[in-house]
Amino acid sequence: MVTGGAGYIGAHTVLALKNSGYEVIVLDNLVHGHQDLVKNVLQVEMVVGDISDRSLLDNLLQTFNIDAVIHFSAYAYVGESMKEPAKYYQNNVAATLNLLEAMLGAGINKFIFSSTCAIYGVPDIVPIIEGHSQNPINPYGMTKLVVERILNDFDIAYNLKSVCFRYFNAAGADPEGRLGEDHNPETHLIPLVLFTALGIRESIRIFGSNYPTQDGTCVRDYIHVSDLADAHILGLEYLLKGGKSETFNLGNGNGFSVNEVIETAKKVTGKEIKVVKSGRRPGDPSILVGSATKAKNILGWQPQYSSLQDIISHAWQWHQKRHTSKPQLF
Ligand SMILES: NC(=O)c1ccc[n+]([C@@H]2O[C@H](COP(=O)([O-])OP(=O)(O)OC[C@H]3O[C@@H](n4cnc5c(N)ncnc54)[C@H](O)[C@@H]3O)[C@@H](O)[C@H]2O)c1
Ligand SMILES: O=c1ccn([C@@H]2O[C@H](COP(=O)(O)OP(=O)(O)O[C@H]3O[C@H](CO)[C@@H](O)[C@H](O)[C@H]3O)[C@@H](O)[C@H]2O)c(=O)[nH]1
Repeated sequence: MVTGGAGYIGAHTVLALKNSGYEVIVLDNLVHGHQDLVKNVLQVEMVVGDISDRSLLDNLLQTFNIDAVIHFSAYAYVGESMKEPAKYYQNNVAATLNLLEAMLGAGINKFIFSSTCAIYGVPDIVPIIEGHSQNPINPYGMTKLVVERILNDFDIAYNLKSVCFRYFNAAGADPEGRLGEDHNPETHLIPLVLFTALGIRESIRIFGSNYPTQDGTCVRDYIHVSDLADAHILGLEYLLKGGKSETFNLGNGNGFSVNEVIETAKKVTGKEIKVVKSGRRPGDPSILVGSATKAKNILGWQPQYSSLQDIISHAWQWHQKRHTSKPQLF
């Protein structure tokens, strides 16, 4: 079962699961997901519902013979979490706890969790390794850290085996153009830069130009969404083979500043992209770059699309095809 399978990373993972021969059921409340993609592109079973609904979960977990749960559903906007932390603790922690208790009740003990590099806070050293201290500077990151701690305790007490994937910045789109990033509202840098190139947005704002980085703008490690999807197949196989609970970073180990992203997007699209300098966005660490050596060594994960140019090209291909009307923007 894939929660949040109608969302961005979830849908790419469902595609990879299908391509690997797994039978999938998606559970998504469609607060941010896209039913049309699940029906028409992914063509897998889908239940529209909320993970906080215990009777729905009990029913689902009894009806279907579920081996493992891959849990994408959450709220995931760093900026919003600073303004509405209650919403984040409710959906990302309380509802996840509900899901875990339903799994235990149904005797399912394999769980893959979408964690984030936001749990590290401002890193002391980059690339960040999994053992780095964890001091999130936004409520979103804290909600994910709390779930990681719950999973640790549930393994000890209830033998629940989990793989926590700490993604760095998911970006790009299915290289064959079947799926892509379609958040509403869209707040992420790469799609907003591409909306500007498409002319459906006038300019891109740079949030902060005085960070302690090479050009003063924030540095992030952008990881292709299809590479993330592949890691989930490996994580699932690892758990199905009896692997112990583990935590893995998923990133490319290369940092790109906001300015560098915009310059690369100009090259990929061949368009001028108007930039407006703006203040810092609260909750943003200056730099997040991760080492994924552990995932490579233990799971055999090997990202296929690690160049920023490829990541932005695939996103560009998707957005050109997809956006005919103006999306809602923050
Ligand atoms: N996008 C990134 O760069 C990134 C990086 C690190 C971690 N993550 C994590 O990866 C996961 C997926 O991120 P995404 O970018 O695909 O987000 P997304 O918003 O596209 O997908 C989340 C999906 O979950 C569904 N959902 C939310 N709350 C639900 C609930 N209570 N019950 C059922 N369905 C619910 C939404 O409708 C949506 O389809 C999230 O957990 C996020 O925190 C994302
Ligand atoms: O209009 C914009 C949008 C973003 N940024 C900057 O671009 C960088 C990347 O921002 P964004 O694309 O919004 O991603 P993050 O805030 O880093 O968050 C994403 O990446 C995190 C991991 O770093 C995940 O945990 C989150 O779920 C996911 O939304 C940040 O420095 C932002 O300040 C801008 O300068 N202008």
